[in-house]
Amino acid sequence: MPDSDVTAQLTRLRKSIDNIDAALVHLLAERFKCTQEVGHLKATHGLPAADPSRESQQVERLRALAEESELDPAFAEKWFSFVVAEVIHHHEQIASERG
Ligand SMILES: O=C(O)C(=O)C[C@]1(C(=O)O)C=C[C@@H](O)C=C1
Repeated sequence: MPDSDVTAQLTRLRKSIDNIDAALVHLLAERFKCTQEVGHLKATHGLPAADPSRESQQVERLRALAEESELDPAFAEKWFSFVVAEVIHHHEQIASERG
């Protein structure tokens, strides 16, 4: 394959990658807006930051969705745990600011 074709293919694929990364950032921003509201709700009503039974349900659902989509379920769970750890940290901060 000529070098110019390789470059064109790489450029095309990188444009899609950039669009997907932008969508992921926007989706994550919306998710964190929701979880910030959840954090305030929980702090107001004295509810714990973490809800392990809800997380188990979410992990089960996400692993099934990952399998359907041919995404590694272990990776989906790792991504989810990483995000939720940050959410719980935010919840704890909100609760501590309320005293
Ligand atoms: O649903 C909640 O109770 C949340 O606080 C949100 C969320 C999540 O990010 O999905 C975060 C922490 C909980 O342990 C479970 C789920």
